[in-house]
Amino acid sequence: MDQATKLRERVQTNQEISNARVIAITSGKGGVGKTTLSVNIALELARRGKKVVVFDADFGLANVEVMLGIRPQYNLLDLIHNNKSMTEIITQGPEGIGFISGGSGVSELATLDNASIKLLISELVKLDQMYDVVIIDTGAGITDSVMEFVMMSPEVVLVVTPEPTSITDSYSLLKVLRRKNSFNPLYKTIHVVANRVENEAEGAEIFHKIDTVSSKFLNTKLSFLGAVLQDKNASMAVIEQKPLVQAYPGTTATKGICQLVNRLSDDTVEESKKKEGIARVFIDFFRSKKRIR
Ligand SMILES: Nc1ncnc2c1ncn2[C@@H]1O[C@H](COP(=O)(O)OP(=O)(O)OP(=O)(O)O)[C@@H](O)[C@H]1O
Repeated sequence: MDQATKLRERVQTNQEISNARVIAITSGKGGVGKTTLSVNIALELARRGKKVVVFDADFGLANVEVMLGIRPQYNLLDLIHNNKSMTEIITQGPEGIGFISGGSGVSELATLDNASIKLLISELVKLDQMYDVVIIDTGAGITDSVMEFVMMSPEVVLVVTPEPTSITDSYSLLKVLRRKNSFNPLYKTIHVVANRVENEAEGAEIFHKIDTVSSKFLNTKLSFLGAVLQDKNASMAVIEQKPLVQAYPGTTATKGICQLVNRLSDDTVEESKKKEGIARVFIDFFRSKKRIR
């Protein structure tokens, strides 16, 4: 029996107990509101009774930390190299949400040795047992590490703004995704969020544009999760280092985020999600890199 089969069996055994729902939040272009949405969707899911952890795979700026007003002591590398356990590298954020900093660990994943891979997967199995939802903030663009997480996650939230470059970059991201051999649109849900729009109609129009191109040329159907309006309180919340939904409840962007989360929590959407778990996402990643068979 090869290593991947053994790991899969372990993950499958755990599936009956609990496997987390994995949602990767991504965008074609930077600065469109990915981190804002990751953090605030996490909080709203927690308010609906879910145990949520945010995994920051965006190793550029430490955005999530700033938005949550926390400073983690450890990151993914400490788990791999310094004998820290999954519990030790999770930092407690507001309202019970957990936070894991990828640090530069994410870019090292592709070169890990077998022992480290095994260790990492066994710790990720624990994460599946501890949390209902894992939100991955992937960073922007079509670089390898971003694409890998988007590829492997069963559910993706693509954030788009009205800027023409955001729309064309989203389309490029979908195109690269579609070209990858292991991409199967049947097993993936790609939700679109139109952020920083003037009104709902503008959001629907942006979705329509991307969905039309995607269905026609990429054979990939998208689902519209909703619109979040342009709201100056989003920037205020960053300055205050507080999540928007906590600092400014009832404001227009907060209302939009609540609606997105209502849709994500909708029973029919939830039920249709095969909860593959975060360990499985990483196993698929290592397989794609031929690190395990
Ligand atoms: N709905 C909104 N209305 C107004 N400003 C917003 C809104 N959403 C996000 N912003 C602002 O846009 C800026 C970028 O947001 P954020 O950091 O979440 O983007 P990002 O896509 O994660 O960026 P990066 O690619 O650098 O990681 C922040 O200043 C944030 O406050």
